[in-house]
Amino acid sequence: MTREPRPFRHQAFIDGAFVAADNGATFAVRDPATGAVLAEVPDLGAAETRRAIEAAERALPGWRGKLAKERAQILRRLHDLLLADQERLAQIITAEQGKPIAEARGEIAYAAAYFDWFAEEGRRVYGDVIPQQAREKRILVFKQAIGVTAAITPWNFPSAMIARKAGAALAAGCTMVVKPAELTPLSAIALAEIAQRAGVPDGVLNVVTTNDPASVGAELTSNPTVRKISFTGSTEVGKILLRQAAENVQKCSMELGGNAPFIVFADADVDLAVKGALATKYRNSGQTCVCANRFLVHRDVAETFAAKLAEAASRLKVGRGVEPGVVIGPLIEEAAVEKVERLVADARARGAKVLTGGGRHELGGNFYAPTVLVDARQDMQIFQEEIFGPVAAVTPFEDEAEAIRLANSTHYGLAAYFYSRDIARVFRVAESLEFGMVGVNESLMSSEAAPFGGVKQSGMGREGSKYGIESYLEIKYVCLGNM
Ligand SMILES: NC(=O)c1ccc[n+]([C@@H]2O[C@H](COP(=O)([O-])OP(=O)(O)OC[C@H]3O[C@@H](n4cnc5c(N)ncnc54)[C@H](O)[C@@H]3O)[C@@H](O)[C@H]2O)c1
Ligand SMILES: O=C[C@H](O)CS(=O)(=O)O
Repeated sequence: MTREPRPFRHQAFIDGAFVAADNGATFAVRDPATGAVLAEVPDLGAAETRRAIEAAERALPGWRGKLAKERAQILRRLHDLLLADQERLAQIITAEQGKPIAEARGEIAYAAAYFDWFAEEGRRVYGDVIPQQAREKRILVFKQAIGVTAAITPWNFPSAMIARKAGAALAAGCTMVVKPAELTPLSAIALAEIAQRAGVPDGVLNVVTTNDPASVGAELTSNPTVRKISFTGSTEVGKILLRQAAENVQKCSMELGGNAPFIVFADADVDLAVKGALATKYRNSGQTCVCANRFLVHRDVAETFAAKLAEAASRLKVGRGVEPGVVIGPLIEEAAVEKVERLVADARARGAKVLTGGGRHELGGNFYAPTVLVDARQDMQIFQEEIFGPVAAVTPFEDEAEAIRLANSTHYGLAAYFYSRDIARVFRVAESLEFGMVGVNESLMSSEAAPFGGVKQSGMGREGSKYGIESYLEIKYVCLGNM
C-alpha cells in the first residue's frame, strides 16, 4: 500500500480546532485512480458529533447577532481565499475524488461563487409590514436565522456541495455541522481551514469526519438542538434521514438522485445536441446528479445522433485526473464500476448494442470506457436506474407524446434536457416535463444564481438563487396591538 505525500490537513474540525477521534480511530482515504492511501482521517462518532453541535449552539448568538454586512464581508473573504488557493484545493479534489484537474478547478470556482452569491443574498433578507386588518393593530413579519443546522454531503462534488449549503446557512446567520462523505473528507477539512482564515468564528462551521455515517447521522437527526437537516445524496439515504428527522420535526432540504432524460427531436440541431450530450453525460465520468441518463432521440435522427456521439465519446482521453488532457477519470470505487457493468450487461442481454466502449477501460482498476449503447428500451435497468457512469443509452421514439411519456416515466424529477428549434414545441415540452430543472438546447445549467433542486423523489427545496437562503430562515409574525 503506497502512501502519497500529505499536501493537506486530515483532521476533523470542531469549535475552531483540528481534532482526532476520542478513541484515536481513523479511516483511510484513497485515491480512486490508484488505490493509494492519501491520508488517515479521524473516525468520529456520536459523542464528538454532540460536541460539534454544542459548539455550533454556543457560536450561534454571536454569529446571528452580527450585521448581515459583517457576515457578508467574511463570506466574501472566504470566496477570495478559495480562489487564491484554487490549485491546491483542486489537487485535493482530484486526489480524493478522481475528477480531471480542470473539472476540479471548476468546482472550486463554483464553490467560491456560492459564498459570493450568498454574501449578497444575506444582506437582502427582507421582512414585511402588512396592511393591518384592524386600526389598533400592526402586522409585522420578521425573517430570522433558523439556528443550528446540519449538512450531510456526497462525494461527487466534495467542496461545492458543502459551499451550496454553508454559503446560504452562514449568510442567514445560522451555524452548521457538516458531515462529508467518508470517501472524500479532505476537501471539507480544507474548506474549514480556509473558512477559519477568512474569519468565520469558532463553532460557526464544524466538520465531523466519520466512517460510520449512520451513527453520526442518527445524532444529527435526533439532537433537538439541530433545527435543520440539509442533505445531498441518494434518494435511499434521503428517505432514511427524513424518517429520522420527523422525530423532532426538523426542517429538511433534500437534494437527491436523478434520472435525466435527454430528448432530441427531429427538428433539433443534431450537432448542438451531440455537443450538449457529450458535456452532460461524461462530466465527472458521468457521476453527477444531473448527468443525462436516458437519451430519447426521434427515430428520424437517432442513427445519426448515436453515431456522432459514439465517435466523439471514443476520443475522450481516459486516465488519472492529474494527467494533461484527461477528461474521463476513474469511478469513485470498485462497487461503482460493478454497478455500471451490471446495467450494461442487462441492457445488452435485452437487445442493446454497443457502438463504443461497453466495458472496463484497459487501464483497469476503477476506469470504465466511455460508452454509447443503442436500441435501449424502457424495460432495461439502465433506463430505470441512475447510471452514475460514462454510459449513454439511446432509445428511439416516434412522436412528442411518446417522448414526454418516456421522459416522465421515472420516480425521479431532478434535471431534464431537450433539443428542438420549434418554439411552440419548446413551451409545450418544457411545461410537460416533471422535473425541477429543464435545459432547452443547453445541457450545462448549474449556476449559483439559479434554483437547483428536484421534484418527486429527487428531493425538496432549492439551493442557490434567491430561493436558497429561504430554507435557512424562519418567518416570525409579530402583531402589535393597542396601537
Ligand atoms: N440533487 C443533488 O444536488 C445531488 C448532488 C450530488 C449527488 N446527488 C446524489 O447523490 C448520490 C451519490 O452520492 P453518494 O454516493 O455520496 O450518496 P449517498 O446517499 O450514499 O451518501 C451521501 C451522504 O450521506 C451519507 N450517508 C450514507 N448513509 C447515511 C445514513 N444512514 N445516515 C446519515 N448519512 C448517511 C454518506 O456518508 C454521504 O455523506 C447520487 O444518487 C446522486 O444523484 C444528488
Ligand atoms: O451532482 C451534483 C451537482 O449538483 C451537479 S452540478 O455541478 O451542480 O451541476
